[in-house]
Amino acid sequence: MAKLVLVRHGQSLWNKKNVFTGWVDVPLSTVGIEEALKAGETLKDLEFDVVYTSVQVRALETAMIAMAKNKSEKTPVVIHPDGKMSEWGVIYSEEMSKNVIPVYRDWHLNERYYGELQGMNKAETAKTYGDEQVHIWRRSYDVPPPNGECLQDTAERTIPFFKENILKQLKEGKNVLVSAHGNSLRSIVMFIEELSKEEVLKLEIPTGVPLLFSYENDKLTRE
Ligand SMILES: O=C(O)[C@@H](CO)OP(=O)(O)O
Repeated sequence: MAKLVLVRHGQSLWNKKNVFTGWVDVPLSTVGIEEALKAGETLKDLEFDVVYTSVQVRALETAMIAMAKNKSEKTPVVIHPDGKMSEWGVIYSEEMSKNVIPVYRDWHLNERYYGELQGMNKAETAKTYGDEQVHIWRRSYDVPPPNGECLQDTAERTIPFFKENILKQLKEGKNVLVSAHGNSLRSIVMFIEELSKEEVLKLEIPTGVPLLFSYENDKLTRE
């Protein structure tokens, strides 16, 4: 039975400062590094065949730190997102390929784009616009923050990517690790668990805590 693990990156420097982040490329804090190590410890006995991350460094750091704890003898190798490695002359021998776990970075898994809220403190934004409005911007399905993406917009890029790439790997019996973001993962969990617009309002994905799913008979079940 193939396994899917979804993990939100560990705490970033802007999670720590309580600042809207979205597409700003902020690295992990020291707490985030600890969380990634802990996630790796939890997952150490699960042998992954392939890893997917966003192009944002906090997700890539989390995946690589967690994989460093894995008992597999294989080495995770980042594959350039433009898919032209071989054109550049990077071609692995069959022997090397057997010892490599490809790490694919793709912008479709990026955090929800937070528009004009990016860089603003969340508590101060709530003081200005009110708790209710800020909660709607942060958690609703179809109300975007000013000039940003709502969760529905995010799902329009994450779900086709998930189906064409991640589900495809699971169908082939591969174990997949996905390291991404609070809201890009909310859109994926919403799809997997068929949550309603109301249910997704309450869905929170904590930093650095792996969510494990089994794939069997075309169905993903959370363990
Ligand atoms: O700032 C962000 O990009 C996200 C994730 O940290 O925040 P929120 O949890 O408010 O959607």
